Amino acid sequence: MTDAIVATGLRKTFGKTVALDGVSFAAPRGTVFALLGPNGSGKTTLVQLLSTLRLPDSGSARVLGHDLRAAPAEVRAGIGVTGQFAAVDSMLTGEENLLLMAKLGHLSRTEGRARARRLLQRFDLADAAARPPSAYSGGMRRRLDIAMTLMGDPALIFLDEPTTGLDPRSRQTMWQIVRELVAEGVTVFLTTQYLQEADELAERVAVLDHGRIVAAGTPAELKQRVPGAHLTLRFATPADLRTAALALAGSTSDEDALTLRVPMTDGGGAIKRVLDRIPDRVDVEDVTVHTPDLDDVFFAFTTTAADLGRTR
Ligand SMILES: Nc1ncnc2c1ncn2[C@@H]1O[C@H](COP(=O)(O)OP(=O)(O)OP(=O)(O)O)[C@@H](O)[C@H]1O
Repeated sequence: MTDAIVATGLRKTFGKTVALDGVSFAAPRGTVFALLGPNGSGKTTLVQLLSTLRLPDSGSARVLGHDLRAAPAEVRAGIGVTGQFAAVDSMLTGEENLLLMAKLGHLSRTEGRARARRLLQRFDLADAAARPPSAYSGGMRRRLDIAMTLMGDPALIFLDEPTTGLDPRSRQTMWQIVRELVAEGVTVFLTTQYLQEADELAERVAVLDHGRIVAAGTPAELKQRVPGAHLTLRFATPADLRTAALALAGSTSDEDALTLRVPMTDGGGAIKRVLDRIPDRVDVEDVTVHTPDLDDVFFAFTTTAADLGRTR
């Protein structure tokens, strides 16, 4: 599989502020690549560089096979940038906004109208086509924003926080849209504050902190790198708890709750191995499994979050 984006050592400063400090990564075509990071970590700056809105101080990137510096027009022709409805003109109706994009993209009138109609249908906006976006709900505005981006038929879309502020149903709809785009072969570069969103959608995730990528991989790989996977066993009596604690070195007892926390260091079969070490006469009343999620990854790798002294 070829890569839609290959970034090598991207660096960008604003005066004394180092916004990006040597960022390198690859985003495979036809996948969702999620960029996570605390506020101010450099996400917006990275999207601005990759979409040719700003030039890096040093480093380079190829986007859809074109070098950012040598061929910015070719990069721009293949990408779409969404986000925070920057492109939506509230004086125009939803349909007029789409037709404006067709005009900007030099589509013929017929082609523009046909594509607008298809996108309005697809994103459930046909009934609202004659209304201005100011009369739309948050979810409808996001859908219009994506529809406007798709008027240009991009191979790569930058989706900036597509579900911030949306209710759970609208969020699900947006996730479905992203999945459909990817099924059609579009590459999605997603920035999000919602770690669950990255987990649901992304094949690969990069965590940015203070302008550097501090962790990258599939969601499963990242979760494996974070300690915290454990079993909690609950017992009927203090005697059972103590017997089990003696059998399971490294475990931590809670005498009040009658529970034992047992760290898990490996995957397949780990639960059974733990239970097998407990003598038969001991009655285990309940077992719960805690596996790290991307929240754990985020807090383990980003120092800004660590500064907040979060405990988990
Ligand atoms: N035009 C600018 N002039 C000066 N400093 C800037 C400029 N743009 C960004 N910065 C600084 O660069 C750093 C990275 O900012 P950036 O907006 O890329 O972060 P971000 O991860 O997108 O943050 P957020 O999640 O809050 O949007 C911050 O310290 C920011 O203050």
